[in-house]
Amino acid sequence: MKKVRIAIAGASGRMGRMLIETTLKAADAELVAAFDQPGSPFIGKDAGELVSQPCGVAITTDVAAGLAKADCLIDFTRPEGTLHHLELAKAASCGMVIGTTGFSAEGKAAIAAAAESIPVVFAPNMAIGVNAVFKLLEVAARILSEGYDVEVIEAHHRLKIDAPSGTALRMGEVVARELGRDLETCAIYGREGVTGERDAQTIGFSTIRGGDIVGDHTVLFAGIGERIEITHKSSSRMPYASGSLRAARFIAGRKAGLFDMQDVLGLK
Ligand SMILES: NC(=O)C1=CN([C@@H]2O[C@H](COP(=O)(O)OP(=O)(O)OC[C@H]3O[C@@H](n4cnc5c(N)ncnc54)[C@H](OP(=O)(O)O)[C@@H]3O)[C@@H](O)[C@H]2O)C=CC1
Ligand SMILES: O=C(O)C1=N[C@H](C(=O)O)C[C@H](O)C1
Repeated sequence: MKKVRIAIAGASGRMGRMLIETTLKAADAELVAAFDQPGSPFIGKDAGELVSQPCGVAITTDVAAGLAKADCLIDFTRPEGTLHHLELAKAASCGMVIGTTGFSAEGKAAIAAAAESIPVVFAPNMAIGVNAVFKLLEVAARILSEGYDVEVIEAHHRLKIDAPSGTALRMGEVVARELGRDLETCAIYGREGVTGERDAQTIGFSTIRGGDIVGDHTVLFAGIGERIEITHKSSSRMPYASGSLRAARFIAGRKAGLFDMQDVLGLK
C-alpha cells in the first residue's frame, strides 16, 4: 500500500498536535514534515514528542524543503500563514487540506486560484458529523421556509480568535442558499440596544466564548408555537483530524481542483 505523505503546519497548535497523533496512528499515512513559526520553542524537536510518540521527524521552519517530500500539507494555522504556505505548496505541486478559518473574500479567492494548479480541500469543519448536519440543514430549511426565524448559535473555547466560527458561517450559507437569500446582506451579527422588531428575512448569529469548549453549533428555526433546533457538539478535536486525513487521501493522485468535505464524503 502506498502511504500518503503528510506535512503538518502549525505543528504545536491544538489541531497540529491532534493531526500528528492521528497521522502517526494511521496505517496508510506517513508524517514526513512538521512546521512551526520561527521563534517557536519546538523548532528542532521531534514532532512525535508533542504527543509522547517520538517519530524521527523534526519540527522545522523550512516549509519549502518539507513540502518537497510531501503529497499533502494539512494546514490549521491562521489565514496569513495558510496563504503563505499555499504559495509554497503551489511551487512544490503539493496538495493542501486547509482547515484554517477567518479568511477574507480576497483570501478565499487566492485559495480558489491556487486550486487551479494543485488539489485543495478547504472546509471550515472536517468532522463527518458537522458535514452531516449541513445536509440536514438543507432539508430543514426547505421544509421550514415560511414562518420560521433562523438563528445560528455557536460556542467555542476562550482562545479562539475568529467569530462567528467558520462552521457557523457555513451553516448560515447553507440555510440562506436553500431560502434563496444572500448571507452577505441578510446576516445579523449580534444585537444590542433598541434593535426594532426582527426582520423575517434575516439570519442571526450569536457567539459564546469560554473555557475549553471544543465547538458547539446550533441552528434554531423559531416559529409560532414551536421551535426546531439542530445541534452538533464536539467533545474532542479527533474528528477534525481524522476528517483531515480522509481529505488528504481524497486528493492524493488528483492534479488540481477546489473541494470541500461534502466532496470528500460524497454528499454533493
Ligand atoms: N476546519 C476544521 O475542522 C477546524 C478548523 N480549525 C481552525 O484551525 C485554525 C487553528 O486552530 P487551533 O489549532 O485551535 O489554533 P492554535 O492557535 O492552537 O494553533 C495554530 C498554530 O498555527 C501557528 N501559526 C499562527 N500563525 C501562523 C503563521 N502566520 N504562519 C504559520 N503558523 C502560524 C501557531 O503558532 P504559534 O503558536 O507560534 O502562534 C500554532 O502552532 C483556526 O483557524 C481554527 O478555527 C480548528 C479546528 C477544526
Ligand atoms: O477554532 C476552533 O476550535 C474551531 N474552529 C472551526 C470553526 O471556526 O468553525 C471548527 C470548529 O468549530 C473548531
